[in-house]
Amino acid sequence: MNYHHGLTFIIPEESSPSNQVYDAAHLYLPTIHLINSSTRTIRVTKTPRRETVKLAIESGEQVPDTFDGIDLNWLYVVEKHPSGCVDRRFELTFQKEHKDKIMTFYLAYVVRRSEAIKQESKILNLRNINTYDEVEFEHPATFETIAMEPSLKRKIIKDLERFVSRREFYKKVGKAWKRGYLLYGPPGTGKSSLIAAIANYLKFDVFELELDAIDSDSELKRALLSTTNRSILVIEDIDCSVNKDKENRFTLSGLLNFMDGLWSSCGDERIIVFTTNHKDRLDPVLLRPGRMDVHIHMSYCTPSAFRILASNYLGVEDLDRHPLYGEIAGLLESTKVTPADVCEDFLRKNDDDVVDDDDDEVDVDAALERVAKFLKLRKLEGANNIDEPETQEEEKAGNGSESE
Ligand SMILES: Nc1ncnc2c1ncn2[C@@H]1O[C@H](COP(=O)(O)OP(=O)(O)OP(=O)(O)O)[C@@H](O)[C@H]1O
Repeated sequence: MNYHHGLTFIIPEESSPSNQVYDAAHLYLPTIHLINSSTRTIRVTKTPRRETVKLAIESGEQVPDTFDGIDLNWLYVVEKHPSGCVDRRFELTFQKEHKDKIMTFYLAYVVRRSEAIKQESKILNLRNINTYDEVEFEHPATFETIAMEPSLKRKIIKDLERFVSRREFYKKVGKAWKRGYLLYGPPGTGKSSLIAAIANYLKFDVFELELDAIDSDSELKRALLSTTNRSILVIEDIDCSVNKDKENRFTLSGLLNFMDGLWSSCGDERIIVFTTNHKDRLDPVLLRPGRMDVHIHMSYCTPSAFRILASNYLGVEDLDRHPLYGEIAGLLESTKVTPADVCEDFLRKNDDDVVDDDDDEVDVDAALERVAKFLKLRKLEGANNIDEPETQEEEKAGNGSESE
């Protein structure tokens, strides 16, 4: 395409923070490219877990587009330098007179379209924001597969839905549109699985932040700025990262203030999830109302959580009627066994079974007998017996943070 008075926007790939227009173009262009008669090549990939194929533009491909009667031309350029560095960019060319319209409306349209495409394609990303490593997020956990008290599950889903529907409220009160969750409980109770279930439910990308690897405020700011809207920021094991102020580094409480400041002026909804195996070791300042909005206790396996796992792993829907269920439920109520322990046991075959990969048949009676035996053993070990409330419970961290 020839332009007499052409203007070209260079849209480079950037990682810290990422260039939203570049990322959006990557999702948007293949969708219009396919229906274009000038298309020569298009890259197609698919991973086993993904339902649809992923399309990508090849280097050197041109993609024409029109917007409000204006002709535009995209070019994707990948340059490899002798040093091994690779520069990637899009070049967007159009008639100069349309500059304002393209800047104000077209680029915003491309970003909006890319968000919609992402929602439809269900492709989520997992990025470590310390290293900027990014992979596709394919964790299978969903709210259906998570074993937890059904009432708590419903409360979490309701809370998420309420949060994402309140754009106007957050705008009206001038607060950052963010919600903080604290997941606490022993290892293997499903904290990571719940984060995955939330990401899959909302179709939000996941960003992991390792606080220990951050040394300065500016590094922290850069890392946080590289996160995108509609995402979950995960900070794991915060009990191990609470003493950061010794060397004049940030505190977790400072981190929360920092996020408020950073995100109150920009952006759409963000979820921040902190996890800890030891809530009692956290600075009480962090547990005050308004710091983390929802505290979720991930507990040892309860009878109702067990029913969900039995349904998922063994396909048993009427477990209450099974002769072993009463005994198993009783043992669960008096023994510390995590859902991860139960999952592992369900996956284990009888020791004397010959492993046959083609044999998907589940012997429910044998599996339940094995679990009962395993629970009895755990109970006999004594030290593991329940000495804390065994039900999962949710406590809101006060009501100060969200009152209308
Ligand atoms: N509540 C649960 N519901 C369903 N599966 C679970 C649950 N808890 C644990 N699992 C199973 O056990 C595995 C390990 O659990 P997960 O990593 O989610 O626990 P965690 O609490 O995050 O542990 P850690 O504190 O060690 O990171 C999961 O991949 C899943 O298969």
